[in-house]
Amino acid sequence: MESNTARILDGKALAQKIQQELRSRIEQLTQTADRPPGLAVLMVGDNPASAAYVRNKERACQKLGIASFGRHFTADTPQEELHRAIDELNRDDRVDGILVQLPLPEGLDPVPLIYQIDPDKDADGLHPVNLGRLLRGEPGLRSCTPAGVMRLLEEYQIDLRGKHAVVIGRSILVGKPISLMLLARDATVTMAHSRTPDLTALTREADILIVAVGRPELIDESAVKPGAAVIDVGINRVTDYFGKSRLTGDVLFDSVKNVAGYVTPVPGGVGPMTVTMLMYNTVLSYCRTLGVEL
Ligand SMILES: NC(=O)C1=CN([C@@H]2O[C@H](COP(=O)(O)OP(=O)(O)OC[C@H]3O[C@@H](n4cnc5c(N)ncnc54)[C@H](OP(=O)(O)O)[C@@H]3O)[C@@H](O)[C@H]2O)C=CC1
Ligand SMILES: Nc1nc(=O)c2c([nH]1)NC[C@@H]1CN(c3ccc(C(=O)N[C@@H](CCC(=O)O)C(=O)O)cc3)C=[N+]21
Repeated sequence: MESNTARILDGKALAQKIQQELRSRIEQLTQTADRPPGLAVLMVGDNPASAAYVRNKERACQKLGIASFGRHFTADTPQEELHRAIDELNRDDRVDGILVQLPLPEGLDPVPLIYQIDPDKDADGLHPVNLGRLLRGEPGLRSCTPAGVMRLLEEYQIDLRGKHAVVIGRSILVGKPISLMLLARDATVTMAHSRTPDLTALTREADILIVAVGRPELIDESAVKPGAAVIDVGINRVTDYFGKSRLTGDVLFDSVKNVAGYVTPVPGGVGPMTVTMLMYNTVLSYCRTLGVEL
């Protein structure tokens, strides 16, 4: 039998390329602007996964010349204090992007905090105004992970028009916005979730399969249509055979690569694109305040 090896969608390489472009543009703009772009990340408590992600973001800011106004609160911080912090950042002219790192510790409600963010500083694209713009197909700040996935599909010229896209996961952070973006590119979209019966029969019909669940190795080659593009959004920390901790996605990469046409690795796939699109959104808001194009 002929053996197949999928083409790897290299999110790390594309992320670096886009970051390089952003870096040059920032360098150019700061020659005349009186300040660099600024991003504020609010982190509450010390979820280890969040801590790693926040570090990645700070590193990217530094590399690109974006000022970072990270604020770290203890897990017992009252909701009111977080509202005051967002209010200050909304009014701070040095800040172009604000992000509340999710999940928040028990007892804190992220929704009113997200609603309070100035929609023009909503670097995570989670404010209802920006989600509404997405739903309507109007320009606005787009959620970072879905936007990163779309950029990756574009880079490898994966045809979406009229194709069947199956999205597993329906969160407001990933699954729902990604479905809308695929729809906007004329894919025929099916949204699947934990109540979908016979998931495998459905995913085997997918030309584009987006997996955003948070369950290690949910998808193997038996669930994939030959030649399909498989995008693994999942980031799971697991302990391997030898007791060592490592990151893995929702897709069993070594199995899926035998049948898929394209597949993203974890790490090095969607994760770096998410960080990059956050930088992109921050620079986009910055350009808007300067009255220039990105
Ligand atoms: N790479 C990146 O940059 C990012 C990665 N992530 C990762 O992506 C994954 C998903 O994140 P997020 O969307 O926030 O997660 P949520 O937990 O909010 O959503 C998970 C979704 O998966 C569905 N689901 C759960 N179990 C199954 C199952 N057995 N079969 C089918 N569907 C199922 C749930 O269905 P239901 O709605 O019915 O409960 C839900 O819609 C996580 O691993 C997360 O760490 C997240 C953000 C960015
Ligand atoms: N408001 C909010 N917005 C988010 O977008 C958001 C969030 N909260 N909370 C947590 C999830 C998770 N997430 C990741 C992003 C990048 C990597 C990433 O850079 N991953 C690298 C590896 C990182 C490593 O090695 O630790 C990779 O996949 O190659 C991981 C996870 C964003 N999320």
